[in-house]
Amino acid sequence: MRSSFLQCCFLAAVLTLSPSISRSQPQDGRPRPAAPAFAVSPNDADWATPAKNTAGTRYSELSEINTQNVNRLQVAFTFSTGVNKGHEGAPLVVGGLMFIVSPYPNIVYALDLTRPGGPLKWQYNPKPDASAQGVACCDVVNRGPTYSNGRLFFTTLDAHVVALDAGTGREIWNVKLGEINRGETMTMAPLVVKDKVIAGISGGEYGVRGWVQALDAADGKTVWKAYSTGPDQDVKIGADFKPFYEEDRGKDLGVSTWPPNAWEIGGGTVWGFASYDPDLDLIFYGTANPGPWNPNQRPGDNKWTNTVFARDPDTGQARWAYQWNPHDLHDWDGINENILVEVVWHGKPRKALVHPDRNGLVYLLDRTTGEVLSANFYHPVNTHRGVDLKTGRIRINEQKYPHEGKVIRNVCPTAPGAKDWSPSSFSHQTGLLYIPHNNLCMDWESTEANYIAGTPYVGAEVRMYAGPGGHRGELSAWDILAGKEVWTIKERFPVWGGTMTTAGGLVFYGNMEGWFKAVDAKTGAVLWQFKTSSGIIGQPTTYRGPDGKQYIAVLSGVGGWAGSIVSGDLDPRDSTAALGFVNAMADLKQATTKGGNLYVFALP
Ligand SMILES: O=C(O)c1cc(C(=O)O)c2c(n1)C(=O)C(=O)c1cc(C(=O)O)[nH]c1-2
Repeated sequence: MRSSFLQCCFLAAVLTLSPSISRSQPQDGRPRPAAPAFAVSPNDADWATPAKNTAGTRYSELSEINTQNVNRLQVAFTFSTGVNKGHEGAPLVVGGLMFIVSPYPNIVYALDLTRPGGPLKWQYNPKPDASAQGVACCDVVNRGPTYSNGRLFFTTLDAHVVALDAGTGREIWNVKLGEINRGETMTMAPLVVKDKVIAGISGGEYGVRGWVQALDAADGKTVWKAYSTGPDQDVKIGADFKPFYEEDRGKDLGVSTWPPNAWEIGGGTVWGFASYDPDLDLIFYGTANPGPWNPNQRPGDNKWTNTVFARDPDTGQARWAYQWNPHDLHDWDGINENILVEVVWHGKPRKALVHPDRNGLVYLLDRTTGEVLSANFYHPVNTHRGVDLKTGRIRINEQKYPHEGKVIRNVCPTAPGAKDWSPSSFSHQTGLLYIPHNNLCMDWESTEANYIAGTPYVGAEVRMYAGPGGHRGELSAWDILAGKEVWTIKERFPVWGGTMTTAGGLVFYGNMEGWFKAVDAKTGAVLWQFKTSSGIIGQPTTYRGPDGKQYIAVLSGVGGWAGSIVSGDLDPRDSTAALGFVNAMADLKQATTKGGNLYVFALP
């Protein structure tokens, strides 16, 4: 948050379930595990890609550490990244090496797990352009690398994708995909699908026109590029495109749902986690908010922002799309995780996609068609009344509609949504989704935004504060079939890191004060906790070490949008700093300090 940008500018629908899947028949209604074919690594000892598998479950079969013994967990070793910004990545483990990527300057470290204390085996510094820090919207974060076939792939803040030899750290290729002078950065963890590296661009708050690309894993050459806005040809919408809902059908909707030419600077960036179903041979990913935030400046549905796309990974052609929030009103990037699970729905097996959105709804979609099976509130919301399941469209509460020059108060949830990018996990044992989320409301005033390339293009003055109850975050366990919360843990600050769940009956997550916790996956009882050196916003992982023992790893190091007051040294009195987040986090400076460290835990 050296970024001048952040410093300057800134109920419930009740859906009835069929009796055939009611809680009284759990054997029929329980979500079933995704097919084993989803595993990226044949060896469950490893954790090779941020979400563990391409289904995105963040679930490990390892159970040596379990509800009975987790209270004996101890630090095995630590490692300082030497970087003081927000650490959002997942530590990966493959074949006795651990890989981490720091926030800017995006240093990659490989630690040798075959030796005591996990000493450094190699490091690689991509030397990104320092100016990229000035156009990063939400701290200078990176969501980690991904591993495939002996190579490590990652993005850099100055919009490069790099492939390294995982064994040696030797650079194999390094391609530049964006222009920081236009506000384009990259923070996403790539996903490798077959022989392609899937990665997208950030910069929605700078009028960047979003896209996702597939690069040849061998040489980094672009195989296809699909924009989120514009003519069908650019969006890769062709004969195969069969969206479920009427309003998503029609020619060039990525142009006609915008004022003239507004789609050229209309956002829809791609910076969340992608998932992949090898049976359907489809990738799934979300697009971010339209720019500018001020909705008065972009009448229309603003397709295809805030949308989930299903695409053929070989050609990029879209199979279907569904817009979570047409004509976005509150910066609700649709990039949150899409987790692929098999369910029995109304007596029939369905290939489902589970998505907890910024708008406070957990969606269950049929991932073959894009049909919304259910959409239930996981958090109180006053901006809309849920989804009309006939049309698929969200029903807006006009009272909270932003109008230029008028302050709309008590808008819940806020711009970062009921939850932001921080990924949930799904346990095949419990059938529950573990959702890290926020409890915040805001005052919002739309203002006129004018586009100058590479400068903020936002058009809103925001101030956030704690939601009902005063706590600012929660970890909730969610029954995806019943569409109901099973338990929840309240946290003082937003839960800004990911969750991880294991066959040991545990859920792991960290909070922004620095506590790393193991929770009983069934009951939510906190079984163990350890205070790390800084607030946690990273993604926990687990692996079996070369010594045969199970380990748990997490990066500690506060930052990200929520923690930018600390990582960016922002003034707590500047209530609109960090796009209004500082107002909600003024006391974070008393709770934690910055600094990136890896923590690895094991039983004695
Ligand atoms: O529109 C975009 O391109 C874009 C990019 C990013 C990013 O790359 O980190 C974030 C956001 N938007 C965003 O809306 C947001 O809430 C956010 C939070 C964070 C974070 O790391 O804590 N990044 C981003």
